[in-house]
Amino acid sequence: MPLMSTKPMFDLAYEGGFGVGAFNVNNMEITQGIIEACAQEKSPLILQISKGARKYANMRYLKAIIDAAVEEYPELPIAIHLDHGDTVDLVKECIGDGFTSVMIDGSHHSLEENISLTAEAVKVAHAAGVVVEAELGMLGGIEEDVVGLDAAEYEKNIEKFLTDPEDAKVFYEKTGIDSLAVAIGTSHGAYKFTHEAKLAFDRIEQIMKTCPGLPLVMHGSSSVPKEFIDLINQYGGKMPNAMGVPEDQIANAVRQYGVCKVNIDTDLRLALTAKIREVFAKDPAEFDPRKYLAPGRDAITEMVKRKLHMLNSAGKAEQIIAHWKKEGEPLPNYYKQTAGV
Ligand SMILES: O=C(CO)COP(=O)(O)O
Ligand SMILES: O=C[C@H](O)COP(=O)(O)O
Ligand SMILES: [Zn+2]
Ligand SMILES: [Zn+2]
Repeated sequence: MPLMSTKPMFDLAYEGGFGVGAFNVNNMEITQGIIEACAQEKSPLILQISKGARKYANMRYLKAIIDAAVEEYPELPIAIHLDHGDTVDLVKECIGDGFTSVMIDGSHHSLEENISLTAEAVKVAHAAGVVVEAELGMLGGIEEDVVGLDAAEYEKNIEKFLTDPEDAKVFYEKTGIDSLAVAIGTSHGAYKFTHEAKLAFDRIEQIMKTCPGLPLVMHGSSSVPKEFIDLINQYGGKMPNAMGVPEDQIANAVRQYGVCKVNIDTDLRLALTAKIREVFAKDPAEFDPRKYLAPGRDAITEMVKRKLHMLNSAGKAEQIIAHWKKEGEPLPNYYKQTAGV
């Protein structure tokens, strides 16, 4: 059952050419929509769960849904990741819940505090065979319950918020992290920018030089496609001035610059919302949830397929599983316990 660490995925993605999509899950339909796309495209995937998702769905339900997905698709390389963990206690809970990867996000603290929080999380996670993603630098937009800088302010001061390559080197050496989320001009949510984004590709290059071998992660990587915003607005929504990162720039970061993991949540929300609004607008008498959730789930599948092509991860599942087996990567402890290996 390929419930795996992200390490074998990043080993291959680090060489460049493709990136692994990390998609946020909050319920059954979203999970099924994502998995169906990855199964059709034979793509590796990371299912990520935020603190908000744990609270919304109750982790026992989410865990059962994900276990079912892993059993349904034994040929797919799937990792389960905590998104934006903020305490070591939460990291411990997630390890107990069977996550194969966790994020500890100390980016809102000072460098020293971020280092000590992250180092502690790494100690706990590595002891359990779980890999750790950390964050350095500051993204714009809304993340979890932390409302970040607004788009105009972020754009104006962007240089100041980007990840510093020398800080990244110190951070990497002192914490022993397995991957690093960097600020290179992306932003969370649907209202990222007031002007078209221009990612700081030179920063990616510099950080890869100061931190050789460290897989880089891009958060806030939804492209907020205009056609979905138009549909939402056409069918009674109100999302003026929504704007994302152009997909060609994400593709470039992954294919040319070697970014390994790309976080996408907002675009899935937009796909689901646009479709549900359309059903309601066209058939106001409809009240069977299956009649709007099923098309919503299909819309997520289509959106994820689009992303897998952007990331060029379509068709890479087999290669990753082969690499995992060849390397004899240690199985996460959780897996050993539950599968009795
Ligand atoms: O970074 C994310 C989750 O951690 C999601 O980013 P988006 O809001 O751009 O989808
Ligand atoms: O970065 C944040 C993710 O999009 C998760 O958002 P959430 O906390 O609303 O689940
Ligand atoms: Zn953060
Ligand atoms: Zn994020």
